[in-house]
Amino acid sequence: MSLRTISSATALALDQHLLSTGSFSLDQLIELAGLSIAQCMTLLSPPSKSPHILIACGPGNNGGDGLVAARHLHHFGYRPIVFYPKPGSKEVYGRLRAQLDFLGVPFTDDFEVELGRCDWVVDAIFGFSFSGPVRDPFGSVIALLAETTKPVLAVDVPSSWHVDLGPPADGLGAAYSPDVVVSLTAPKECMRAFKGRQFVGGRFVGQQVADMFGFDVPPFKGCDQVVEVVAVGERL
Ligand SMILES: NC(=O)C1=CN([C@@H]2O[C@H](COP(=O)(O)OP(=O)(O)OC[C@H]3O[C@@H](n4cnc5c(N)ncnc54)[C@H](O)[C@@H]3O)[C@@H](O)[C@H]2O)[C@H](O)CC1
Ligand SMILES: [K+]
Repeated sequence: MSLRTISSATALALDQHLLSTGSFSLDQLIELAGLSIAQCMTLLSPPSKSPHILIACGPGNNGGDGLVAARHLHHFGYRPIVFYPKPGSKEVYGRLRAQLDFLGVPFTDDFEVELGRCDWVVDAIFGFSFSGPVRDPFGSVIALLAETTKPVLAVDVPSSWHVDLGPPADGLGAAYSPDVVVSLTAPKECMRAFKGRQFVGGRFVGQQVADMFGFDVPPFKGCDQVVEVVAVGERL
């Protein structure tokens, strides 16, 4: 079985289909996506070995996935800290943030200091709706991610990469390549250029819906929320 990639336009159309015909709420989708990110972290490194997880969240749903992941990571025994410099306006983000406050999960304004202290970083800054040059305040964050030696797990796509074309030839994102990407529902086109470990999470659809949009449901095992993919476009 080869795993097909989808374009940013198809990812958006699928998202709309899930919310309309699929009758999902945005809360549900973000919850399942964030849970798969947190479960992936447990596969990569247990909390006894790498408790300190710095989660950089952007203003959209990719950032929402990061907020949910922070909550589950807390319950799984990690000590997450969240960098969320530009909260988005959707009501669900406010509730996700309040849930973290409720649990006592800390937020930070200083990404660089926490990067120095953490064991892993979660890049939940931009997903499939990213476009154009990176605007502040995220430019300096991408630059730090490009040069850090800390392992990085990116949610859905490496932030600042062109979702369809891959890493930019120059500029901030050119030097940034996370260690791990968890693609949500299906790998995006840019993953063809990715060389690290790849997982798929976000168990939203069956193969019938996947066929409508031209992708494959990977072989999730049992109740797992995430599955490792050998290489996009090759056999699993
Ligand atoms: N069906 C699924 O697979 C689901 C995936 N989910 C996750 O949602 C994101 C996509 O979310 P969306 O809200 O559409 O957009 P983003 O999070 O990618 O970002 C939008 C946000 O970013 C700002 N922005 C865009 N470009 C730039 C830029 N160049 N500089 C600065 N800021 C920028 C924009 O203004 C918005 O505020 C997907 O990738 C998954 O992670 C969901 O969980 C649901 C289902
Ligand atoms: K990301």
